[in-house]
Amino acid sequence: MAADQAAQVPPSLSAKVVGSFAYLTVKDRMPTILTKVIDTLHRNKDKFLEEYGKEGIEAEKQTIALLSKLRNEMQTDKPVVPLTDGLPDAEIWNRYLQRHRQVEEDQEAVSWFKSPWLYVECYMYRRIQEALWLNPPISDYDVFNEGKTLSFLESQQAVMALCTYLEEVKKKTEELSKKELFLHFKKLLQVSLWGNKCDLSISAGKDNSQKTDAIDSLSSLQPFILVDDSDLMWSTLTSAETQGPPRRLDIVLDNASFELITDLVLADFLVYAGIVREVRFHGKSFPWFVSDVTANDFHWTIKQTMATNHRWISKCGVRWQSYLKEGVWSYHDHPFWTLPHEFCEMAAAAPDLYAALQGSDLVVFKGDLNYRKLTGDRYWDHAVSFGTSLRGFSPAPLCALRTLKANIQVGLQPGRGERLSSVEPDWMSSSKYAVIQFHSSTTPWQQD
Ligand SMILES: O=P(O)(O)OC[C@@]1(O)O[C@H](CO)[C@@H](O)[C@@H]1O
Ligand SMILES: [Mn+2]
Repeated sequence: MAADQAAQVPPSLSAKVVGSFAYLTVKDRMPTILTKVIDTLHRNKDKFLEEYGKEGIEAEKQTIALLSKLRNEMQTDKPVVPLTDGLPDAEIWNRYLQRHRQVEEDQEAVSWFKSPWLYVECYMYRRIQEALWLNPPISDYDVFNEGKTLSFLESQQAVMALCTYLEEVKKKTEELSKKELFLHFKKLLQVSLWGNKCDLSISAGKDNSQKTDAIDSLSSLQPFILVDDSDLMWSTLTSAETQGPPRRLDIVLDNASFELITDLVLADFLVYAGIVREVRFHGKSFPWFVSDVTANDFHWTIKQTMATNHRWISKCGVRWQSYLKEGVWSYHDHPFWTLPHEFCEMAAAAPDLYAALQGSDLVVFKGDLNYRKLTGDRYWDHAVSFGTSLRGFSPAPLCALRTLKANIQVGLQPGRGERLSSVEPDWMSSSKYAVIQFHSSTTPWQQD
């Protein structure tokens, strides 16, 4: 019997497996991230004093106290506790916790090292938000902003090279054949794929900016793409079968700074080549997984590109701003993206978002956390198909662009995962490998 039929829903990755990547993340990297958040608040004490007077200092002190308590709960594997900030999503989080407690039939068993890794890691970022929210006037302070901004400024050489490439292609778009357009699409798609390496969660906040010319490094990275469904993406966007051209693309964003630039460049190419008519970008409604894009990051990045004195970067930035003004591009930040749910629960937990995505011709999911949520962050056999692991999540044709940073990978040829594990035990968490993985329940040419 093929792996697919036999695939029951396997257990979730969790830190209860000592030595696993989940375990090392909860034990080491998450506390490190929390410590860096506390340090950031300490370092900005004078700023809070200047801006808010002694109220700001008191708020900074109380926030640090809450974050230190959170870190202690995590490091001593205390039970996960309900949120108390009364934010609109708090009720959803607390119902989610209640459900886990019922499943475990024991309140104590819902804890950092015993519960699903996906849940507790998302919960940590929501508790950071709670600590700030409970302490006005610093409630909307982005504790990760410094890291995201620095990462952007350090990747300017790479941004220059990429925007120059984009302008060169734009100049000759009229005379490019469909095959040549496809080759440029593949290149920019892979730049967006590898832009996902620049993630400040995997580096626990250490500099992880793009230092090299992303286009030049594509050929050396090619062998590390384990699944490449770029042709299926292209067919979905350009074939006559789907509704009349040009179409709507949705990009579920991941990290800010250079990765965001690669996503904007890919979207710009598809618009000016006349392949899509509308792009909807989906970001996070509060600071998330250190470097994920918020509305502030999205608009700051475009304003920053407009203001640079590099002619091609500013030309791109001006065009991107005009796309936003004309409604060709739009930014959305549904609360679902900062909940702990696996995406197979979206239709029930966020029917409005699921319905919105059903209007898309292609939904691109960037990064590792989105891949973990697509597949439920479970111990799937590597040969189980991507479609099986989605467990019915299929609002539209979709594609995951992910560098591997967690011990979950599906849709490989039988034996491929095992061979990689025998030579490189950390192949799923080193971000050295990547996938461009497509699924559509309606596309005739892609049977799953
Ligand atoms: O989603 P991204 O930015 O590609 O990666 C997020 C990440 O760095 O955080 C989690 C581990 O802490 C993993 O999902 C992954 O390693
Ligand atoms: Mn991220």
